[in-house]
Amino acid sequence: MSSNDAQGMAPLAELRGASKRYGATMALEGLDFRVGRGEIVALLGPNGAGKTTALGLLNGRLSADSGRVSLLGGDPRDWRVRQRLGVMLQEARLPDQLRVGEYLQLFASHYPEPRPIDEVLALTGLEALVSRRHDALSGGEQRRLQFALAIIGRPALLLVDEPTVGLDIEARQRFWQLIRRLRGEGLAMVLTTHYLDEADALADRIVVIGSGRVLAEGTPAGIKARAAGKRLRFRSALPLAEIAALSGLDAVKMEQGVVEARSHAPEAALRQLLMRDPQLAELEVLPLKLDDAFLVLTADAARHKEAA
Ligand SMILES: Nc1ncnc2c1ncn2[C@@H]1O[C@H](COP(=O)(O)OP(=O)(O)OP(=O)(O)O)[C@@H](O)[C@H]1O
Repeated sequence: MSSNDAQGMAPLAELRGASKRYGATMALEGLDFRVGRGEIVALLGPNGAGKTTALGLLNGRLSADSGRVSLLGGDPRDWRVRQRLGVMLQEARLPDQLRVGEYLQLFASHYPEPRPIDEVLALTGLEALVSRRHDALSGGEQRRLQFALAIIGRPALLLVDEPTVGLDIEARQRFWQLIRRLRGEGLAMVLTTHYLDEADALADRIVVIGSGRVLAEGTPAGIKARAAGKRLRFRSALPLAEIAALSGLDAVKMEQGVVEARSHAPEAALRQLLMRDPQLAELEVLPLKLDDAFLVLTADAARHKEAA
């Protein structure tokens, strides 16, 4: 589904060479990114990477300093275009005294052909909570209500900013199920996340961004393969600075004489280590945690950029 060009279809949304500056901070620096019909694209990146700013350009809240932004064939600052967009932001700031059903009615009244409220309640699993006030919903339930409000107008595209921040594992899984159901209906989405596992679970395509630029882009399987690596632990007589300077090792640290490091090329790193320190002992080669894998990927992509 990702090759819209091959099918001759225009993307649903596109940033081309988009830059955005806040004072001295370059939040986006020539970002290229597109989402096609039926596609879920995850914008994955650490804090401050530019994910929220990219969504802000797509939803018309912000204007680019340079580059092009197109949404559903038009300009996102045009409200007629935005009417076909669903947005779920990080902070919704919904007044507490309204009830779930009242919110749904209120939002439905803004759209020409809203989804039936019962359908939205069933989709989001909020049926039993229809009379519940907003302040009596759990964090996960509030997120599901925000999602319900984002889809009630039958959007052609949904923007979702960090949907599961602050949710426990069960609420997170429920939210993922909800997104998968909508994906099953063919709804295209852009979602931002810090978590590689979330992008992997939900997206057709992952765009990894850092410092306002695309660092890597591909299918979840492709991105995970690029993020492959190991965690190494060992005792060594070498000074920490010498170990840290070896190529193929990242995030090197020492605690009580045991060195721990991430490596995107563990065999090569170990060869160098053993050559320099034949006494190296207590070696353990461990799988990377997913979050570590993501850090390896962003460090690796930054190295390739520097070398280019
Ligand atoms: N209104 C603003 N004024 C000044 N600087 C800003 C503003 N909004 C964002 N920035 C800066 O722009 C950069 C990108 O921020 P952005 O919020 O887009 O990143 P993000 O990837 O969404 O981060 P997070 O994951 O922490 O939400 C950061 O350095 C941030 O400090």
